[in-house]
Amino acid sequence: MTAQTALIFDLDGTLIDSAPDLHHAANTVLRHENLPEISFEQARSFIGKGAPVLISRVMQAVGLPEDPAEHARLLALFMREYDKPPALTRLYPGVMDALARLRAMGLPMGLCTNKPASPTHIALDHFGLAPFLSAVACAETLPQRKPDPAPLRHVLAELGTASALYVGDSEVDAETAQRAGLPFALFTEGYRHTAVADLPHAHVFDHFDALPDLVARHLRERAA
Ligand SMILES: O=C(O)COP(=O)(O)O
Ligand SMILES: [Mg+2]
Repeated sequence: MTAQTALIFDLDGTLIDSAPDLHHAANTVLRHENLPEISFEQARSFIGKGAPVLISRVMQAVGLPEDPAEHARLLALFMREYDKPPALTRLYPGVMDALARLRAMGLPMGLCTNKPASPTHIALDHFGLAPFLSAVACAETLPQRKPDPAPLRHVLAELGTASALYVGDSEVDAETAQRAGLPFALFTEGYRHTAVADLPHAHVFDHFDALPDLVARHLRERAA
């Protein structure tokens, strides 16, 4: 293990704005089932705890009873739609430049997401993010998911550094970092429900152009 600090990123709502594809996939399933569609705002608010939770929330939104067999069936239909090149998803502005600058600063980088492994790797390859991330934890990597701190600790161990700054967009990410004992940088343009002031964070930013300087400041503060 090195005394170095790493950077670990969340994916949906942090590096990529994937809500349009998740909304589209959910509504494709609902249309196929002759059920009412959900709004974009609903879909966006259902993101953060992974696909099974998103499907539970969709079922609740369209008035379906909680039924495990029905949930499993709709989740499988959803995953079929989700497991495709992300046509409507975009990188947040400045992400690629920020990652290149952070790599040039010598920072090890990883990813800790509740997104299922297959669409995660499709998106990482599609956007050219994979070469920057030397350790990745997805929904199925461990039995636990965020906000359990285990996946974040797993990525930290794989990166082999003593500490890391976790960069994420949501309540789930803030809680995960807190429970893992890691500092948290909040990206404000993702899918959080809570006001910035009410989410515990060490740093906050609204554009990736600001991230390299923020990280440099964080490293200086830690070294002081
Ligand atoms: O897809 C989700 O529900 C959450 O994904 P994230 O952990 O990358 O935000
Ligand atoms: Mg997120």
